[in-house]
Amino acid sequence: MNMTFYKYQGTGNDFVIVDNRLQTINKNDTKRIARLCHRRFGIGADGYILLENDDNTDFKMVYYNADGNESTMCGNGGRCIVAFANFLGIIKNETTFVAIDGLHKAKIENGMVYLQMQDVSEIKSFDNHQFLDTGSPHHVEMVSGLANFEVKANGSKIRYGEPYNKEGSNVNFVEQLSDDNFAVRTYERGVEDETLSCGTGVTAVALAMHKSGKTKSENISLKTEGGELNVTFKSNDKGYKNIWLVGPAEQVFKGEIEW
Ligand SMILES: N[C@@H](CCC[C@H](N)C(=O)O)C(=O)O
Repeated sequence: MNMTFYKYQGTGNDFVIVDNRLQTINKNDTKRIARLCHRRFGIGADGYILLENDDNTDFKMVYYNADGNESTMCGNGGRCIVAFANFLGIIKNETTFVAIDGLHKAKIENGMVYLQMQDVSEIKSFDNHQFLDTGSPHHVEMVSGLANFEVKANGSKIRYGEPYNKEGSNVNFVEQLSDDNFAVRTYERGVEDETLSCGTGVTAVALAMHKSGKTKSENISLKTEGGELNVTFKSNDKGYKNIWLVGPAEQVFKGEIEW
């Protein structure tokens, strides 16, 4: 059977997206999905996403990492699937959809995709890092000389080490550029490499930087290797609410592959 796929990218975090509203896709072939995401033997992508029907919302997002395993929330993938749903005519400029971490509102305005993330009530602070879950688990660590930092080597050490071990964590290295602007480079679990951008990662960085007092702003710009993202939120003594991840999402090409 031939499968039609679409390639999307959001600030360089790239995804193969497939319309599975008719439930024609075999979802349990981990090796096949990993091969499809492979940059030499397949199409090449950081993740694979299925768009499916949902009874209560506009659609359902099912997300797999490049290693072929279904995983937790993907912020950039979430923005890309909103652009895809708009392209398919399933939604206009506003939507509510469901993903593994629950309901998400989203809108498209002036070519930017706004994705509402889950509220965050707990940020754990340690001597040299913070840890929080923004739909996916994130270790956040400030470093100096981010441009020349060995993200893959240092990220994988942290991802596989204590206390994360096999389940792992995504790892974000951060440098402050101004009061409300931070540069971020992320090692992604499930890709097991640095990606050009991570949506749940920059969301985690924005909240962690606010929590540690590095910024008082509730509208933060994040510079990733693949482009600029913005995170806005409201904070109070119970945590962070009304969190929005904002940035571009683009269809790159369409293709067919034997599946
Ligand atoms: N690229 C993503 C994060 C995808 C999930 C992550 N690799 C994990 O397994 O935790 C994003 O944009 O948020």
